[in-house]
Amino acid sequence: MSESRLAPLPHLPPPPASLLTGASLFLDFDGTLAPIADTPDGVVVDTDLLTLLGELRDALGGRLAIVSGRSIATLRDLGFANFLLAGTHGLEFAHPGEGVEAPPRRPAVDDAEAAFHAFADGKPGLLVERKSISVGLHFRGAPQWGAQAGELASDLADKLGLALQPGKMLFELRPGGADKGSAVHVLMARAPMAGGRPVFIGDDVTDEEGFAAAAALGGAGILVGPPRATLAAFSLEQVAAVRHYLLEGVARPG
Ligand SMILES: O=P(O)(O)OC[C@H]1O[C@H](O[C@H]2O[C@H](CO)[C@@H](O)[C@H](O)[C@H]2O)[C@H](O)[C@@H](O)[C@@H]1O
Repeated sequence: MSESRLAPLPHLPPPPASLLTGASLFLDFDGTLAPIADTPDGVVVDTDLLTLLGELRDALGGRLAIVSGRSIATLRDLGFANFLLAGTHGLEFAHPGEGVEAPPRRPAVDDAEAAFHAFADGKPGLLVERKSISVGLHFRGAPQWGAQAGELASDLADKLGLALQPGKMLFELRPGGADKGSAVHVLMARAPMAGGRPVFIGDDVTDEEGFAAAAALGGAGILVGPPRATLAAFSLEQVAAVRHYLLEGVARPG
């Protein structure tokens, strides 16, 4: 997403509860449904959240999907097996009880993973996250290495023909050709999401494409977190505010 497409809107209003009426709801996971933790494994999904999302999905006639940078396998392990999922930033899809639609893991991703490990070796706090068809280098535990990690990831992306996906204290290398915006377009053409007004809630730069796609299809994006240049039309301060907003949605007819 180029900076020129991002409108600088410092203080966005909170979304009206009515936005969820008739919505097809797309939810990011990390930083949106769960607070950011020190490590990827440090995030726990509580049963209250799963119950809330299940009730909201039912209220929306099934039109609720999780759209995450996490892999489908990880999302299912986290407790989202009964939800419609788009994983790895729009590269993977899965309907409840069905197999995963995903491209194969490329040898280039293994090469990137090996290079990330060689870089992280002997640098406490750096963490290499092996994912189904991608790999991440996390520097939340060693922010002093962030700039060099970014240079390495950028070089590897060029050399190996992979897409560089920046995240929160994270550089990820993955196949290109999809993003959260394309995931919204794919799912909006299918049951159960087709026919609703897309609403995308997310916190990270990877969610901007989701906001853009929702707006292009007549819906809106909701940014979670402090003000920044964004394509979202509304904002919520933090994860707790997202949950409160979704609880309001459960109380309204879909
Ligand atoms: O699209 P998302 O659902 O927001 O997933 C994006 C990435 O989230 C995870 O990393 C982020 O969250 C971690 C846990 O809170 C945190 O430790 C890390 O610093 C963040 O970057 C996940 O590990 C990645 O695989 C996802 O791509």
